[in-house]
Amino acid sequence: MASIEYKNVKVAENRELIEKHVREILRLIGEDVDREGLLDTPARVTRMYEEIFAGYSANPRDVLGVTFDEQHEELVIIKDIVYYSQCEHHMAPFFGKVHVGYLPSGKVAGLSKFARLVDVITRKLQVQERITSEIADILDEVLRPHGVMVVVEGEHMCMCSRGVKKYGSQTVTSAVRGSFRTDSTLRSEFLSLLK
Ligand SMILES: Nc1nc2c(ncn2[C@@H]2O[C@H](COP(=O)(O)OP(=O)(O)OP(=O)(O)O)[C@@H](O)[C@H]2O)c(=O)[nH]1
Ligand SMILES: [Zn+2]
Repeated sequence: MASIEYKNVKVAENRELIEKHVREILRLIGEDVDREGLLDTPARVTRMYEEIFAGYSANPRDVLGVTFDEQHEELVIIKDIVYYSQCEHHMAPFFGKVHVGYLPSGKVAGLSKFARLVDVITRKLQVQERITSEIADILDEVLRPHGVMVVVEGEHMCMCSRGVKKYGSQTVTSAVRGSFRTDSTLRSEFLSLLK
């Protein structure tokens, strides 16, 4: 597989500054930054950023670098790919599942590559709609399938712990490309296989 950086390299470069600013935010919200429980928190938060913002250091197209020629021209579905992302409005987590269906036209990708693609696209500040369309567009561009459909389910913490405080509401987004746009039977087949 093409080498993919699964850590955010900018965070590693700016580690000391980020730690300093996290410590400052803790102080500004009224914390005692010198109490024992918080001493390592700035470093922990920085390490967490390396991981949850790893998507900035990878090119999602590289993830699909290895593809195979395969004459299967019928529906392929990879469903229940779990993701964790951060909303760009509040920097609060949102998470859920991605489901991908595509009709290959001679080129298929290894199954794990779909999960890798989801990781690279979701490990950054995002909105759910963009995650959905980016996955559809990249698959469309790299695999040149007859069609692709992506459904994303998400639960947004910025709607649970704050603001409207509606715990448990789910957002569902979809994107269709190629034959999925025009063929309602294909869309129905995909959606029924997700159940
Ligand atoms: N469309 C979309 N909206 C999102 C997503 N994540 C968070 N949001 C919304 O982004 C909006 C930001 O709205 P603002 O009015 O600028 O911010 P706010 O005052 O904090 O909004 P409230 O959450 O309503 O309190 C909120 O309605 C969030 O629910 C997402 O992935 N997609
Ligand atoms: Zn939000």
